[in-house]
Amino acid sequence: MTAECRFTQAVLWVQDQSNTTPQREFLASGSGWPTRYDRNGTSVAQEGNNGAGEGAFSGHPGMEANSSGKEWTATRRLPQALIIGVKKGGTRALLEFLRLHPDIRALGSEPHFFDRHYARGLDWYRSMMPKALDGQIVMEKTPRYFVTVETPPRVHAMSRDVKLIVVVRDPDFLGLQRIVTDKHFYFNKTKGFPCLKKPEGSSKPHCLGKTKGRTHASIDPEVMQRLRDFYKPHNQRFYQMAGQDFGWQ
Ligand SMILES: Nc1ncnc2c1ncn2[C@@H]1O[C@H](COP(=O)(O)OS(=O)(=O)O)[C@@H](OP(=O)(O)O)[C@H]1O
Repeated sequence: MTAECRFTQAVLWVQDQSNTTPQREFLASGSGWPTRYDRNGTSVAQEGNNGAGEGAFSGHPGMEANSSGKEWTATRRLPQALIIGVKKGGTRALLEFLRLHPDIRALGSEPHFFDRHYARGLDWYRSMMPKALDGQIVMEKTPRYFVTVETPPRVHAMSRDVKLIVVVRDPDFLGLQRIVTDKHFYFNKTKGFPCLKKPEGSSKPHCLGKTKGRTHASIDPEVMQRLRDFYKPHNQRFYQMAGQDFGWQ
């Protein structure tokens, strides 16, 4: 597999949050996140259908109170992390499984803001995001940002601190407290992939949709070899950029 990286700031990332102090049971991390946005200055979001999977975080509604009775208000903020990457790289699986973590608030659909809807402006983009409490990480995934030349300067103009999670293959994990483990999954033999036992906001098992985990056509070994030869130099370039040899064959 190959990837041409057009992001000058692309990182196969992630921030170490190991020394952050848990703020409460489900806000185990996050204070180490750089924020360029004035969280107090963000508009308190209006209710509405933004495709963000509202209610998916049903255990954590808009208003929360801590043990001293102080309230936290959930607001809509611009994302602090974007999942981008190669097509069919497993970006949906990464997002769906990450959002099991209570410190993650993720938009369910792909907003395609930086590549298709940029003219709508940042307020529109923010209104698409799910509400989040201070300390929660807001993220969205639009793999196509990875291959559209106009995206990097636009992301940079929004925030120089936004984290890019580039899925090329076997994505590594965020520096989150370990909450999501194999006990959250079961292997669905028919699908041939792990599925969630209990997705966010539901008690029913859930596999990713039918466009994920499709039956693949068998490919002539000669064609496979030609593809490998073709991608080899591109992979080498990518290893150099990423500073890591992934050893893809
Ligand atoms: N748990 C689970 N369930 C289903 N599918 C899984 C899972 N984990 C990884 N995958 C792989 O994810 C591939 C789809 O990748 P993306 O979500 O990035 O696709 S897309 O580019 O956004 O359309 C999808 O590609 P296909 O097998 O070609 O359908 C899968 O190989």
